[in-house]
Amino acid sequence: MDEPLMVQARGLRKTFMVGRQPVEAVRNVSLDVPAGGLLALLGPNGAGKSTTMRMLTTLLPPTAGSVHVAGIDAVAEPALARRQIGYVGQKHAAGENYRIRDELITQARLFGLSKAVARERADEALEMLGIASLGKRAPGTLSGGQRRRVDIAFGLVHRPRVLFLDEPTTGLDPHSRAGVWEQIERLRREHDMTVLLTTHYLDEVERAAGQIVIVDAGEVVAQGSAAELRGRVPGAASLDDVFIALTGRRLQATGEAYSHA
Ligand SMILES: Nc1ncnc2c1ncn2[C@@H]1O[C@H](COP(=O)(O)OP(=O)(O)OP(=O)(O)O)[C@@H](O)[C@H]1O
Repeated sequence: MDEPLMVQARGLRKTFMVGRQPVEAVRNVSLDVPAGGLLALLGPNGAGKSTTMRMLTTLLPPTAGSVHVAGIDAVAEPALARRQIGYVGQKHAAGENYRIRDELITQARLFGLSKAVARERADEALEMLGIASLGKRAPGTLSGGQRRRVDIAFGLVHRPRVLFLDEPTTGLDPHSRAGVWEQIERLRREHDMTVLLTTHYLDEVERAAGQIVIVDAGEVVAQGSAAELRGRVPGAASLDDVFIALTGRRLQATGEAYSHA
């Protein structure tokens, strides 16, 4: 039996006009993420990953193609689809100086929740990310890895079913990256969260045992698990080799090896 799909995109295209010149940021992207699944979008700079994410999360209307999130047509009903979506962008979610728990409560209230429920959701989000002890701190005092977990907590206060993360580990040291991944995997395992993310770190994707979609020049050039992709390129020892064989290029950053335990 087919698994129910949490995210389904078909034939996504986005053309920007720069002056009179069309820029085809995304030409043809289709992807499926089953409920509880993990999908990583990989590609060199300018491949169209962020533009794809923005279309999947209703932040940008596609030029063509369709997106369904939890069965909702996200192009026709963006407000409805957005309730199912948590989005963690590349920038930090909270200001430097306010207490994290207070900011989370404010965020939850923006979703129309009462004070009491907002407090509950703030505590739940902190707990889900393993940072309950940091609630009284200000973001400006945290390490990079702690700060990224706070960003993710902000994407969770309205209890979305699918979490989109744009480069969640970029700029972190290997230890902090492993910590953020531990929490992402915990969200999937314990809270049945569906996760879709972009990353430049191939080693992370190899370990995460999810589906990989490689995009280049706005198009999907390959998709599958890390093992499936390796199997498609004879002699490929790593995903890096696959990437080079398919696109003729190296990803900008490949990350350092680290233990995921
Ligand atoms: N608002 C815009 N107007 C014009 N061109 C744009 C716009 N946004 C993105 N582009 C172009 O579309 C292409 C894809 O950009 P996008 O940011 O989606 O790539 P990316 O894969 O996320 O890159 P990176 O890894 O560097 O973040 C690039 O050529 C970019 O310059």
